[in-house]
Amino acid sequence: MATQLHRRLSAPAAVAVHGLSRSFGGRQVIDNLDLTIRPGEFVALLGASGCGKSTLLRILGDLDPEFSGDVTVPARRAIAFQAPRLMPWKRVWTNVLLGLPGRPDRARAQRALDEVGIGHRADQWPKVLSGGEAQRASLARALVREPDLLLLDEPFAALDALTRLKAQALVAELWQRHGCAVLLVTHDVEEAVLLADRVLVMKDGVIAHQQGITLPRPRDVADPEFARLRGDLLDWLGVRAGAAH
Ligand SMILES: Nc1ncnc2c1ncn2[C@@H]1O[C@H](COP(=O)(O)OP(=O)(O)OP(=O)(O)O)[C@@H](O)[C@H]1O
Repeated sequence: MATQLHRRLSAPAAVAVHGLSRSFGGRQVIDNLDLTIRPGEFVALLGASGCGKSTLLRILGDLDPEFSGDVTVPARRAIAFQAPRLMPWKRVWTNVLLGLPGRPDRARAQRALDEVGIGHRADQWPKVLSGGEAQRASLARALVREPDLLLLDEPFAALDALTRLKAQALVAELWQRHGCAVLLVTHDVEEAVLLADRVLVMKDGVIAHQQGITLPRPRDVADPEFARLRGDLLDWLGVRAGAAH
């Protein structure tokens, strides 16, 4: 495929996608999808399992060239996954710098690890980290690249509830400090409403619904408006009884 592959860098929008399609073995997973993300905007992407969320993220992260359509992303982008993907034979600080060109800059890695709250783990091996710490190391590896676009593929899904809440708060804080655009793939509607400026629902290969979230931050899950937004999104996902879509 890749019949009309165009990839441009540095645009007024952080992400501009037009007519994006991707199929696997003749099955159209992404079908003429359009998407724009503004610089600094936090966007969450929901959708049923297998609807193509990770596929979209991988295309934006340059991990899948086999698409057709027009995709514009910033030159500086970073991606973090559900599994932290740390190299067990490298110390935590060298993991943070993995893939960066030039001489390893220990101080730079240390700053990123300090920022995510695990500076004291810099010289240790990944195996001694807890799940939450490993995920923080993975976030540090993304942030050290000073991305204009941060792609997060269910980064909290494997964490226990309390660790997850702390990690969500950390991401909100890092996003506000760094000002990068974020695209967060998640199954968790509450997480989407908690963190995002805009929530997208992917269905049948396109963005079927989008909802702006203007609630003040930090957000309160007990706020009736929060509950209303969560309910509407659950309807769109077809999760709530009597869902119309
Ligand atoms: N490399 C691949 N080869 C073949 N099929 C693939 C490949 N990558 C993804 N798919 C298929 O494309 C569809 C979308 O997958 P994708 O991982 O993007 O879904 P998702 O929405 O992220 O799912 P989940 O929420 O369960 O992670 C699935 O049916 C999947 O099996």
